[in-house]
Amino acid sequence: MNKNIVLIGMPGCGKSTLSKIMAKRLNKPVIDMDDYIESHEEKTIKEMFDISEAFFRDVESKYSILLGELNSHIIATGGGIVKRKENITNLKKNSVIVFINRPVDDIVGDIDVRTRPLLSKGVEAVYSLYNERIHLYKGYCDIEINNVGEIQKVADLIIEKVQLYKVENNQ
Ligand SMILES: Nc1ncnc2c1ncn2[C@@H]1O[C@H](COP(=O)(O)OP(=O)(O)OP(=O)(O)O)[C@@H](O)[C@H]1O
Ligand SMILES: O=C(O)C1=C[C@@H](O)[C@@H](O)[C@H](O)C1
Ligand SMILES: [Mg+2]
Repeated sequence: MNKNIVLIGMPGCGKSTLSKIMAKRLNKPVIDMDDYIESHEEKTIKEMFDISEAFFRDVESKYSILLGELNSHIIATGGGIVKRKENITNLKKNSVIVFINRPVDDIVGDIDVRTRPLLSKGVEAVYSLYNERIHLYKGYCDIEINNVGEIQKVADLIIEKVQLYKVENNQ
C-alpha cells in the first residue's frame, strides 16, 4: 500500500503550493483539506467558525478520519489540524506526516498581500500562534522540512526525504 503524504504547518507556510507541485511531480491526486471540507460541507470555513470554532474543529476531525482511509494522495491540511491529537492519529494510520517549517518572518512578509483570517488579528498573532504550536508540529511529524529558498527545490527535497523515510521504515 502506498502511503499518503500529509503536509502540516502554520498558515502561510506553503502547504497548498508545495502539495500541488509534489502532486504534479509524483503524478498523484492532491487534496487541500480546507477546500475539500468547504465543498463537501457546502459551508465556508468562515461560516463554520461563525457558528463556533468547536463546530469547525469537529468537522475537521471528521474529515481526518475520512482522509485517513485514503492511500497514495498528497494532502495539505489546515493550519490547526494539530490542535487535536486524534486528527494526527487518524491521518498517521496511512500517511507520512511532513512538517513544513517556514520562518515566521517570511510568512508574515507574505500575509499582507493575501486575504488570510490571521491578518485581522495582526502580525503579533502569527508569532504567538507559531510559539503556541511549534512543539505540536515538531512532535507530530515524521519528517521536518525547512521551507527556505526556491519552492521547487523544497518540493524536491520533501519527495527525496519521504522516499528515504519509507525505505528506512520498510514502507
Ligand atoms: N519557498 C517559498 N518561496 C516563495 N514563496 C513561498 C515559498 N513558500 C511559500 N511561499 C508563498 O507563500 C504563500 C503561502 O503559501 P500557501 O498558500 O501554499 O500556504 P499554506 O500553508 O497553504 O497556507 P494556508 O494554511 O493559509 O492555506 C504563497 O503565496 C506561496 O507562493
Ligand atoms: O490555523 C488555523 O487554526 C486554521 C488554518 C486554516 O488552514 C483553516 O483550517 C482555519 O482557518 C483554521
Ligand atoms: Mg493552503
